Amino acid sequence: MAFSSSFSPSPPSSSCSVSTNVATSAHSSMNRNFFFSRRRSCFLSSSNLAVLHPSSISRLGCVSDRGSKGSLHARVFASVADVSVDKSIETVHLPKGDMWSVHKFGGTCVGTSKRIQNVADIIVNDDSERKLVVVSAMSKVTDMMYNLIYKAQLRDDSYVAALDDVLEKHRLTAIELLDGNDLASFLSQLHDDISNLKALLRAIYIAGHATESFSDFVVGHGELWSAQILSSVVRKLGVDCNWMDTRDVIIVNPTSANQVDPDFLESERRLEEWFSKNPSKTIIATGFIASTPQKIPTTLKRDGSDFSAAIMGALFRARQVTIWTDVDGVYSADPRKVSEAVILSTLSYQEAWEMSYFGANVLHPRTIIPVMRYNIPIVIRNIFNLSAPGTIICRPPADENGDSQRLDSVVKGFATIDNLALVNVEGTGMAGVPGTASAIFGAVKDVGANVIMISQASSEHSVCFAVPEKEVKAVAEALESRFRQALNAGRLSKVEVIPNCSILAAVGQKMASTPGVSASLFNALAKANINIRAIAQGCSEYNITVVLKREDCIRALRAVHSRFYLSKTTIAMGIVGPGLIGGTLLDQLRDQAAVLKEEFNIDLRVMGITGSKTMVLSDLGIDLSRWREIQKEKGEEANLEKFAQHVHGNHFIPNTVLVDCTADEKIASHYYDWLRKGIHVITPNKKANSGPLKQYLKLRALQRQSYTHYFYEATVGAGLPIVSTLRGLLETGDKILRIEGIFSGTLSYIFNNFIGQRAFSEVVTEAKHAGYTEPDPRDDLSGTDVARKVIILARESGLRFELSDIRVDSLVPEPLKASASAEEFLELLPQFDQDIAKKRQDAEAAGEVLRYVGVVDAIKNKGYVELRRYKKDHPFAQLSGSDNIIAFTTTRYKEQQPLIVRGPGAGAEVTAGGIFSDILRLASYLGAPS
Ligand SMILES: NC(=O)C1=CN([C@@H]2O[C@H](COP(=O)(O)OP(=O)(O)OC[C@H]3O[C@@H](n4cnc5c(N)ncnc54)[C@H](OP(=O)(O)O)[C@@H]3O)[C@@H](O)[C@H]2O)C=CC1
Ligand SMILES: N[C@@H](CC=O)C(=O)O
Ligand code: NA
Repeated sequence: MAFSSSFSPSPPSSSCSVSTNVATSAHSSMNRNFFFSRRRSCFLSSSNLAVLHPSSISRLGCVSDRGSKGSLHARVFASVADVSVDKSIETVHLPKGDMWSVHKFGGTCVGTSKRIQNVADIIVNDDSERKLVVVSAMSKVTDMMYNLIYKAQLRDDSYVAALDDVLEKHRLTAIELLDGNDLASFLSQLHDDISNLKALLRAIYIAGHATESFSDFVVGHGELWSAQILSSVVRKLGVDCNWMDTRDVIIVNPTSANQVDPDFLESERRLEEWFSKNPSKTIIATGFIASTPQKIPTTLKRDGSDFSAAIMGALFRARQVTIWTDVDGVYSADPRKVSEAVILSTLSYQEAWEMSYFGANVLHPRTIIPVMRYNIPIVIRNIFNLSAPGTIICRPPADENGDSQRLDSVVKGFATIDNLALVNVEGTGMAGVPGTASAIFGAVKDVGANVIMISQASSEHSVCFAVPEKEVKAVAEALESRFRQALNAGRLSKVEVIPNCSILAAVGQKMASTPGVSASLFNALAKANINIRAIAQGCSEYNITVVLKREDCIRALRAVHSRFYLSKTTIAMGIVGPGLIGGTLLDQLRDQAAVLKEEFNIDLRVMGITGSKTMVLSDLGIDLSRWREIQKEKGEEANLEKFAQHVHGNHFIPNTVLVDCTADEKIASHYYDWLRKGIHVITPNKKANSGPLKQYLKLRALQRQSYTHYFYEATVGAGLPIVSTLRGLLETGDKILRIEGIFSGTLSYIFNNFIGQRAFSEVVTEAKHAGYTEPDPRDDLSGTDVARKVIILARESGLRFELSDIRVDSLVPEPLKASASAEEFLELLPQFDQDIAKKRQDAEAAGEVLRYVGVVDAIKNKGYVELRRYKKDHPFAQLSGSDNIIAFTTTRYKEQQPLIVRGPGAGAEVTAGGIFSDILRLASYLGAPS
């Protein structure tokens, strides 16, 4: 028959006896008779489907279409008719419990034939003993179906073409996935359904109106088709399965608030009956659709398929309900607003509830209720990322005392609601007057406004509450009118409206019973300079709500989220000078960042890199695997102030460090300001610590007063622990007598390799290429670099030297002191090779070597740098490569047995390593685990 629909069974054969087991097609082999009744059948037989009974017309809001096929009326009456249940059917025991797993696949999961195949694979690979799979309509189909009704109601003929699109979409999908009898019977069913729908839409077109039942009937086809296709695909994979039209099973009662309440008892009875006829181990069930007790087709409204899955889970007492979607799980905050948002591994039912109220992408609260009753966990998983474990919503496991343990962190998630206004009703006449709150909220109710949050201080002088902005005008007017007398008499001082507000809520089941949580929350808001207009916390302890100015809302969300989710050793870094050393540091950070985060909870994020000409800034952290390309492609004009502000201006990362890898005095002159702003500073640049004494002392004094850190280990001996060794000696009460050593990696390398026939200038060039020299190698050869190191150690030891106090033997030939550039200097240097060669030969002739040393003489209160001759067996003569050697003579480490530190004292890797270890020192000062 033409109207043999997957929804409506074959038409009655003009008899009143159609009641059970009317198998209408290969697809709808289950009991389709729910929609037939004696009464309806009689109607049908008497009218021969041509005319609707007037009472039914008015009930369904549909008029007859004389030109349409009778099948329309059959379906309409099928839905309103009562059911006669066939009591003769032998009941098969319905197995319940752990053996069942329930899955729900939303529209995007079954959006294409490839995805349907993918879903079928997931079903087949689930090794649960029994599976019930709830499936939505293919993506966009529900909208397409609603659109059909919309167009038909508007008497827009294009509904016919739109229906053809629906047909085509499902026809093509079926052709791609099915073959043989399965394909043939699905297509035959599909064509029948479409022709029935055409007739029904025609009626709507004529009436210019569709009742809710008609709409629900039409849109429900999307689920019917996807369930049939999916069940055929699963069967094709060798798994025996049946599909279920859930209108035969899920019975719901409409509620006043455009929602429905499942009738679990009746639904369970229906399920048993259905199962006795279809004792399947794998069931593919339609999502979204259900029936009223009167067997009128209806839907489960918003997020209906999730609800279907939860109801089925509860009916089967399933082991688990898995909701498959296109996100990895429930986020701790809206990831579009908070880039740091993380997927929550667990949520309690109550937390999920709270989060969903605030619009988080969680389940609708009503979806949670059926499964919560039986403690059935709900798992939210991403069908496009099977490796993501998803979020489990369940009852928190109990500890040995039977108390609920907390799941993950105390605060789970943060959410916001925008477009609110606060209403503040204030006055001394409110205190101690019973009924004031009732009068206020009675007035609010009268204008139909929804109160989102209420707060009243115990002084009772004011009540404040939040309502949607669009409702506030009516609320204020109603209150003013209701309290006119009290306002005139001065018992109420005002009804104040504070527009442009947002709510920020923190959700976590154990939040309020854990001391200090709200303090942390408010502290984070205070630090971000955010004013709180109102606060509410219920005794349920699941949620703290604050009302803020709307423009502060995202900042507030980020601030509180980072307070609870970022480790306190999250550090925003700015790298100044990505040259040889800075660049190597960035590469080391790239290679090590994940390990640090994983093992030590140290989260280092490079928020900016600047050279002298260009800089790159990032809000999230620069991808260090591509920092060079990013710098080339996205570099903007360098601006140090903007740079520092950007790196430090992110209020949500608790710490900032600027790492100066230049040799620039100008950059060093900013340290004071940076430290003052709470920015930690780390550097291998010697300019600040060897610059004017006064500035140095000022800088160190500031550092000592603040809890802001300034580390500069790499300024002396690169990565060697020279500064830290000296500090260790001093801080433990040792007294420095003398520090003597080879402090220049460059000059060490030069004199270690200036042997045989080699020319001095050639070895200098080699040292430069090896990355040992200063950006300008004249700084090394002139002894200035060593003098700076001597100064740094002398000042660290408490001596007050200026650079000019250090006597220095320069190796730069007098005529080259004025050379215009480092390049020119290196070009001309060979002309002077003979002079230095002569010095070396003289030393050699005496069995000695040349070494360039620096000395801090704390006893004589002087420092100097000179080229000296050492016997070949002296420790200073035993070095190789760029080795530094530094001997500390102290009151504990006496004359003949100084404390010696030795090793490579220059080069990109060791220097960057020294800076990196300063960064980790900072992290450990900030509380990183050791
Ligand atoms: N080489 C070594 O073994 C050791 C070096 N050091 C110290 O490390 C520091 C860096 O040396 P190295 O990497 O070799 O030098 P490079 O010349 O290779 O790099 C210097 C970097 O600083 C940048 N720079 C210079 N001036 C400015 C400015 N005003 N603003 C922003 N960026 C600027 C340069 O950028 P741009 O190119 O855009 O101008 C360049 O990226 C020096 O202070 C050095 O003393 C310390 C211990 C050992
Ligand atoms: N140029 C310096 C580098 C380290 O400070 C050196 O050679 O030691
Ligand atoms: Na060092």
